[in-house]
Amino acid sequence: MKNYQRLKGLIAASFTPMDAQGKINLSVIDKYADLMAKSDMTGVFVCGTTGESQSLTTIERKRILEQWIKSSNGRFKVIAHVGSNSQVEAIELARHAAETGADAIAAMAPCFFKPETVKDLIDFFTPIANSAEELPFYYYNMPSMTGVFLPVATFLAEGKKVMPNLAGTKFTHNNLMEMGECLALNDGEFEVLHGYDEILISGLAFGAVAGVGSTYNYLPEVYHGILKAVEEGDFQHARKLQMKSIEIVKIIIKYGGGVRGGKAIMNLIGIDCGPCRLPIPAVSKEEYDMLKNDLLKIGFLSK
Ligand SMILES: CC(=O)N[C@H](C=O)[C@@H](O)[C@H](O)[C@H](O)CO
Ligand SMILES: CC(=O)C(=O)O
Repeated sequence: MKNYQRLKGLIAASFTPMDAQGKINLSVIDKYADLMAKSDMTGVFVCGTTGESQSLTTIERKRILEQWIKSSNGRFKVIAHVGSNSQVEAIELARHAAETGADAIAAMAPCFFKPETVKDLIDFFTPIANSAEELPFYYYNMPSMTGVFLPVATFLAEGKKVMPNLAGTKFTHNNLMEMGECLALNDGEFEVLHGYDEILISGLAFGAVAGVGSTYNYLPEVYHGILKAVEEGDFQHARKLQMKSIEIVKIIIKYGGGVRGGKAIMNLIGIDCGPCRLPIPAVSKEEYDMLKNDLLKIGFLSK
């Protein structure tokens, strides 16, 4: 693996822009990337959950990544999510990410036929990580979506022996005891990228220094504020800001969660991400009006 910098700061989990027919719409990514640079993002996490990776074809995922690398123009890092139920496709995506110039790769566990042991998970990931050996590899732990609850700290310790580029985990789970364990492992050998935006403060308290999140796309100042407040030891202020994030997460949950609700918010702030791909249903005109109203009420949008 090349020398690489550990990640610090905010990484936005990018939405995948689509047109009304549900085709991917790469033309929006330039403008989207400008916003990410302006919001001082350390990076973007492309084609993860928020980017609807599991609803995309392999070729679409490649085109989207290529566009992000181009549009980022070196202003922030681009992390490619390459996870798939098909190990063959994940290997192909990992190799493509390395060839295209991504800064890192990540993969979630397969979620149809699930690995039952840590060894199964390591065996699944090893050729994927090895095929982009020059890039850091992060295990994307997200039991709520994958149904895979294998112990992450054990995976990191054991996996490192066969995946020298295993850099850490993107931890989207609320088992903070386990997260703490991952951070403490071998005196902080592994990076832990905090996943749940609504509890960022807790991950930071455990010592995480970077997060990957969908709401960072449209609420960057709140999360920059939380990072800064925690760094300065001002937990009272950090808690106040975290409640702002919770206000918005409660709203997106009302509209179907981080992907459906979040994409609708992107559309409202002028980054035309379009609808989600089925089976996530389109947001109706009435729902947009209601959402706008809810956002006005918390002062997120102004008239
Ligand atoms: C499952 C999922 O999408 N998790 C995202 C990233 O880890 C989060 O950013 C959430 O969207 C966010 O915390 C809202 O629940
Ligand atoms: C949030 C996140 O990491 C994802 O969308 O994959």
